[in-house]
Amino acid sequence: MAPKSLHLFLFVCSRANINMPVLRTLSKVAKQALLVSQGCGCQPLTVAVRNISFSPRQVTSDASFHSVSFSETDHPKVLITGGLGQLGVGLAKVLRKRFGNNNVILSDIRKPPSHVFHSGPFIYSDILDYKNLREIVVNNRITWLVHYSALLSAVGEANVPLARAVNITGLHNILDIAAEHGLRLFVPSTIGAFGPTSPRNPTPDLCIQRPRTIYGVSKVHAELMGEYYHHRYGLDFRCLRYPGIISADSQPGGGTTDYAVQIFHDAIKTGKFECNLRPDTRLPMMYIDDCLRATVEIMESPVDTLSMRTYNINAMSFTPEELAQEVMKQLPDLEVSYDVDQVRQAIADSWPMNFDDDNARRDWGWKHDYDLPELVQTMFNYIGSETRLAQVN
Ligand SMILES: NC(=O)c1ccc[n+]([C@@H]2O[C@H](COP(=O)([O-])OP(=O)(O)OC[C@H]3O[C@@H](n4cnc5c(N)ncnc54)[C@H](O)[C@@H]3O)[C@@H](O)[C@H]2O)c1
Ligand SMILES: C[C@@H](O)[C@H](N)C(=O)O
Repeated sequence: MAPKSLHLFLFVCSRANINMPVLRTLSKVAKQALLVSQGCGCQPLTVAVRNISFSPRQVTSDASFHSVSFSETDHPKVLITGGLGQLGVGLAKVLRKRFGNNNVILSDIRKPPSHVFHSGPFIYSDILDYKNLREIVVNNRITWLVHYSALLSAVGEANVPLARAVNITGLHNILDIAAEHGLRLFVPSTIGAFGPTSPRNPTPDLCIQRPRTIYGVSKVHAELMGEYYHHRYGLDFRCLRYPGIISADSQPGGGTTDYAVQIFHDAIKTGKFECNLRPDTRLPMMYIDDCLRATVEIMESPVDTLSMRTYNINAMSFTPEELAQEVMKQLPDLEVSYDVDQVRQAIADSWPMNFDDDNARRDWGWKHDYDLPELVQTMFNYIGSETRLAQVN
């Protein structure tokens, strides 16, 4: 056992909250293992660790991939962190339909609206509280973890220390808990994980990633750490880089692509829309149903179909001007003006214009359903019916 592994082993023990006497015994075993292995060139620690049924974080670096332990006929037990944001409630609905209501737990640090609270299991969970998170995973026998908690691009720039804590420290907690309990872990990444020096039209899976936002930096970190834990400890890490996601039934959470959601609400309510990006700003986008289906599909993909652990996925790519033109086919009197937010514009100008998702399409059959016309029609149907319902009540 290399000294580096010994340090890691001791670190893991301390993170795993193992009490002092046990920790001392374990470290003694590990140190002896180190001495023996240095003497004979063999690797006894693996045996020692397996004999005491310790955490999967002790799997040696050349370990082949380990799948989660539930059988294919069992349903996974899913925990979604940051579940009250734009995407979590929708994902819970899809997963509950598939695996049963009680097998999918939504969690967040905010108070859920009553319709969410009554739709299925909800639990308070702050991802910065390692012990609480661990307790939830253990007590509920969680097998899949979908990690949605994050501060998005624009709000992240407004509060860098908090973004760093939630997006980086929080992720470390998630990785350790997922590795320790053999969970299948999904962490979304984003078009924001690329930067001005990346090829932007189109952006492939593998290329230079030098983002200029704390959000982007934290997402590159998440991709790399997840892949590292996969190769080093056998963690079943799966990651999709989402484009800007557009949904009708939830409010966006402080991102640069928010304008593409806001336009529908404002158009229907006021007939006017003021856009905070320049009319020619091209970004990759996706309707939420495609995004959630992709997430379930990659989580269910057999291991041997995944040649990578982090994939781009894409559906469409448009500018505010093109979106407004499509919206005006439904609402010809819509008045659109532009008042550019410099922070958001600088972020958007450093992001991909088009996303190359050939690998996802080839490896696990990714295929989007919604292009721009279907997206606009669906958003109008949804928001229009909601508005009519509100007027009746
Ligand atoms: N929405 C998009 O367009 C988009 C695009 C690409 C990637 N993503 C990724 O998908 C995930 C979900 O996105 P979203 O749009 O739902 O985000 P959101 O901002 O709407 O929701 C994030 C949630 O995280 C929660 N949260 C914050 N701090 C927390 C903490 N300490 N502990 C637990 N929860 C905490 C918030 O309360 C919030 O409900 C994020 O990781 C995001 O980076 C989203
Ligand atoms: C693109 C995505 O990660 C998010 N909607 C943002 O704009 O920050």
